[in-house]
Amino acid sequence: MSTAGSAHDPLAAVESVRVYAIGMRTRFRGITVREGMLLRGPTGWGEFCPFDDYTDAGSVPWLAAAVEQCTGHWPAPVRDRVPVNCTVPAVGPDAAHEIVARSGCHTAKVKVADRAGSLGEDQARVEAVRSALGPDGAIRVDANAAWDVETAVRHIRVLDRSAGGLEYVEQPCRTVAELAQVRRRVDVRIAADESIRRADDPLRVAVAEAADVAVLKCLPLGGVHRALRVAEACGLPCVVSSALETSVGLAAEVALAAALPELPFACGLGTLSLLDGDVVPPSTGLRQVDGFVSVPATKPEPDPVLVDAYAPTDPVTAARWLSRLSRVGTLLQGR
Ligand SMILES: O=C(O)CCC(=O)c1ccccc1C(=O)O
Ligand SMILES: [Mg+2]
Repeated sequence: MSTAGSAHDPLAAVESVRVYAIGMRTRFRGITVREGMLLRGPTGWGEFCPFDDYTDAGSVPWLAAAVEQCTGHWPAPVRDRVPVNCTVPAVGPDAAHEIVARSGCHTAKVKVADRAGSLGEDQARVEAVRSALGPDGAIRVDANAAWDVETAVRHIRVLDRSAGGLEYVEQPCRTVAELAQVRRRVDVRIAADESIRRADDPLRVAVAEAADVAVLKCLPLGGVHRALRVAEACGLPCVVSSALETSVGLAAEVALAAALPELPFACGLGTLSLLDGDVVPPSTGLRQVDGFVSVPATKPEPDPVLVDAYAPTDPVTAARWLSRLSRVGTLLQGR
């Protein structure tokens, strides 16, 4: 790397980098193409893939996680497979039914509140998911902080009925104080996602009695080891969820889920099917089968042919990522 030299340079051990751009099957979180970088280091490959709306400072934990992946080792797993949910984007009821039925999963996470006035569509989506899952399946919804307290209380009650019971609702409102208010007024469990990911102090969520469940994503949290410390410190049951990584970054999320002492809920790690491709061969890709992802014995290795195939065609994209890596690397070094 051009930034190599200093003993404290976090990128000094990085031997090579590649940029990828992979189409999404369905628009998710406003994204139609997933972009990021693969970093090769002494212990394997890492993935650096903060979303576009992350600032350089906000991307520092993502880079710390990528460096951990390619220079470090995972904690010992306590299980050899991880139960996962299927993820249902904001699609119509027929498409939702098909995603759930084809997945083989017994838990579904359904995106809701995708736009103002979506309650009717959200109800229809959740009903279709229940009919695909059967009465024994679990349904959770994710509002991505879209509601105010009054709207959250009203919509959660409606969707709980449409679903025939919700397992939990993920991030109904933006702030920890709002989550706490909603939690006191509904019977459905509250899960904190963005509140933990972007919080300086993830513990505040539990202290404020704002959530029953913590959603952990180890790339935005700064790596597997840091996420394990957050899990221990927050004292809540944890769900590990992906940040829409390829199998390279997903391996870190799976390593976290495999190492957690308790795993009472299915994890949001069945996301490879949301991408149009992967950088590792299908034989070692972390695709879910019948609701489980197997914990790999070794870190998945990208296939050079696939990495070439998913290299962005326009040079501007690659240049943008290289400069982002160098800027965020400088911030990580100074931390
Ligand atoms: O949890 C899942 O089922 C999939 C992961 C997921 O939903 C997600 C993926 C990337 C960014 C944000 C989110 C989210 O939970 O809101
Ligand atoms: Mg979420």
